[in-house]
Amino acid sequence: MVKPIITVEHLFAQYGDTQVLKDVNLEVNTGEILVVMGGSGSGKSTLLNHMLGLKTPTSGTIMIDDVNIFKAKNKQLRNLRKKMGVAFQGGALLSSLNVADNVRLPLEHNTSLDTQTIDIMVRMKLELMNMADTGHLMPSELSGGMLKRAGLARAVIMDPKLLFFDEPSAGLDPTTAVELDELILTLRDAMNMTIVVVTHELESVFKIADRVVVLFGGEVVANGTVDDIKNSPDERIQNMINRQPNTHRDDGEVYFNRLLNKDKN
Ligand SMILES: Nc1ncnc2c1ncn2[C@@H]1O[C@H](COP(=O)(O)OP(=O)(O)OP(=O)(O)O)[C@@H](O)[C@H]1O
Repeated sequence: MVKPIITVEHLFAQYGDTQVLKDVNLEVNTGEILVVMGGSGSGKSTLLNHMLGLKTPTSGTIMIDDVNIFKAKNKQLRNLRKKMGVAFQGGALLSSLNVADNVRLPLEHNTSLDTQTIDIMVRMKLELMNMADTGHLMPSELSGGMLKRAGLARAVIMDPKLLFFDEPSAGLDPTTAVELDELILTLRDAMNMTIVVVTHELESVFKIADRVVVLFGGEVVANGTVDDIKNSPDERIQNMINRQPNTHRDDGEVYFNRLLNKDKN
């Protein structure tokens, strides 16, 4: 039996009077890539923010590495955070620092390693992200894909056992999105990380997920492998799966057929 590294139990969250998470229960097993997927407004970011300890729920618990994060003392939380990396949607780099100085920040704040050792570690992580020789660039000089990879380099600079990644492929062209998905798989396989990815990009879900949790209206409506999700009898999930990838192609086909007068509708 693989031990869960994260256990979410009976999590309820609300903004004002609006209930946003409704009795969410899930586990993240050590060494797996768990993808939390769902449409816009389904509660993905709210769940992520609770797992990161950035929000307090109405009720419920989240255990990470045997620590109840809503009851933990500051020191316990600080120690836990050292084992966790977070890659935010837009990279979240500090605009006044170059790439290398952004990536080295966690090491400077949390360790007493000397500058040369930190330099080497930063170089290694940038190489892993296919970003060797970009350390001197400013965030404003980076493409969307590079920003995400630099953010990822910073998220894993402390070799965390647990990585959270918010919308890795959002806003990226398909080739860059695939490269990022491959990097996520490398981090699981080469660095034995447990990874929680929040996304609504189906292609990415199907490529990287060991397990998928589907949120709908703040509730978990499915929890299983990619095949379980693809074969789910739940109409809401089938709508989610079938609608998204085909929308543009169908629109294009319809439009093209109309131009050619093949489709009179
Ligand atoms: N700070 C807030 N105050 C009030 N309501 C909020 C707040 N943040 C989110 N919500 C609402 O909570 C619900 C869930 O939002 P959340 O951002 O968690 O969904 P999501 O699945 O991450 O959506 P998206 O994919 O669009 O980011 C939505 O109805 C949203 O409007």
